[in-house]
Amino acid sequence: MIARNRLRSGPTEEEGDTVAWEKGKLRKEKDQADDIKKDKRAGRMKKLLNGPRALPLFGSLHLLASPGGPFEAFTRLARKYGDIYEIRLGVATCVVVSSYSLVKEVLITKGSHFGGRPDFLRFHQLFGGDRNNSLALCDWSDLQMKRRSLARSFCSPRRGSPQQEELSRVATLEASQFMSALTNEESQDVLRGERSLKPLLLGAVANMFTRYMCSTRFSYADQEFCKIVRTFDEIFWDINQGYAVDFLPWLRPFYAGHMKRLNNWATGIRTFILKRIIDRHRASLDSVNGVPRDFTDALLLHLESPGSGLSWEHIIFELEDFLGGHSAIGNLVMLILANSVVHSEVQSKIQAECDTVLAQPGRSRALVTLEDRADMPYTESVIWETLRISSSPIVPHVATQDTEIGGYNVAKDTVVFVNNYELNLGESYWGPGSREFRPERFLKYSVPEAAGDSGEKPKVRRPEHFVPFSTGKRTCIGQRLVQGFTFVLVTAIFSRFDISQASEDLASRLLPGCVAVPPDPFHLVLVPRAGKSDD
Ligand code: HEM
Repeated sequence: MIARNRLRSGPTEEEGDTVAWEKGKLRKEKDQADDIKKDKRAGRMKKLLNGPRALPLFGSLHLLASPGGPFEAFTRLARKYGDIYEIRLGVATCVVVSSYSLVKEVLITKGSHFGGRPDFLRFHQLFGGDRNNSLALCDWSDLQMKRRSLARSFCSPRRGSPQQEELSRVATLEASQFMSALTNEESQDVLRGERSLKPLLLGAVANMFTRYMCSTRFSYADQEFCKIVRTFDEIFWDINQGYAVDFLPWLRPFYAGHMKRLNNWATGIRTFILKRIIDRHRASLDSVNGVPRDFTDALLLHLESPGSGLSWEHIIFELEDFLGGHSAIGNLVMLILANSVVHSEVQSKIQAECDTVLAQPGRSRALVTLEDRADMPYTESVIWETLRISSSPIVPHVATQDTEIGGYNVAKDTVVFVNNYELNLGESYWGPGSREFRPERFLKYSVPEAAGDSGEKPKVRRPEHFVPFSTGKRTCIGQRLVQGFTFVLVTAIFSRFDISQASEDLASRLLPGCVAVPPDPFHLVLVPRAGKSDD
């Protein structure tokens, strides 16, 4: 209710504070921009960035050891050194930007100057010894542009497109099989909270991906499939962790075992994809007469077209990259479930929306579908709020030329951290209560004064500065898949089950600044809702 009040036009005391904060912030950013313009006109370009003093060899790595994670540490340092500062981390010179105007400059206005990625050893290990094989971890290039455009229609399907319809269809089909798997004999220990829901849930998302991208699915009991799903999840967890060796490559001998493990994981995944997916597709490719059945066909057909510019390796890595996206969604759904359990009113409100939609007259489907999304603004806002509160960091960018940010010189090869922790959680952007879990902050009523009384369905609105999928030329390609599959899974689970925590410490196990939950995470108790479990 408090959050909803914030949307009214007559400001409350709390709103007044928020407006003042936001105005102050905007004024400060405008003053900074004016200063820079004046300095430039006077030929006095600022050259030196402020920042913490660096120790020999280690730089300021020790300053990032914070209980809230490195991005909270970046925010703490921003209070001392400003919205842009320099920090040396081991061998890397880094710049941290924390205001929306500077973030836009890095990602949009000067996006072409910051298209590189850091050269971490771990990234190479995961992609056959060369991180440029990966779509997310490579430097910007013509090849990357080609790979992104090849993926666009499948991984960013437009509303109303055949791909969007297919996405919705496979999501509902798999959600239904997931519901059956959850209630069968072998899953009773999961429902009782004795075993984690995560592996089964990840299997469901992985199947949504393989159905959609490869026109195939695997049994939840298929051991090879379960192992690959687990491996993808281990990689997702690993990639979301910071390691000293990323910045101190001379530590490599101490990480030999870890690097070997990453390599083995990657090899296992590649073997599975080749044997269980690609071989079958190649065998039937002739029958499609140049019209791709799915993303896998599109990739294989592109390989055969003259002047494709893509190698066999590129195709395999691209498919692997996108299939791996299922882990991000599985982890996000786990976080949505956990947050809705910790804040039990959230669960009830999602269930109320599911029940209303499913009770519509003439309704034949037993589950909520993607087409129902417009009727379920609260549920959608829970997805955004979970992304906001977990504040998944944006993959660091790297300057590919000598350039400047905010009038400060930035040398080629500088690593740039886009500190979205502040954009997602800062009071100056969200007002008082910015760290509380309140999905209502995304709901907007046409007549705010009547919110709650008028029966009007609010619209979901995201403020411009909220960019959980980043923005600009390297923005996340998978965001429509995230929104679609997450919505269908969350509504399937909550429409059928009441969920509670298996132990009392769930809130303390949700890590800030991280959209990944450990591969062996918290357990949940799922109780079938009376009268809601028939298919
Ligand atoms: C919780 C879910 C997800 C979140 C929060 C997320 C967020 C992000 C962010 C912040 C970036 C970095 C953009 C930048 O560097 O400016 C990114 C890149 C990327 N994401 Fe996602 N993502 C998610 C799921 C997915 C999924 C499901 C896929 C694929 C199916 C995917 C594919 C990619 C790719 C390929 C890139 C690299 C783009 C490039 O560098 O050109 N993501 N994502």
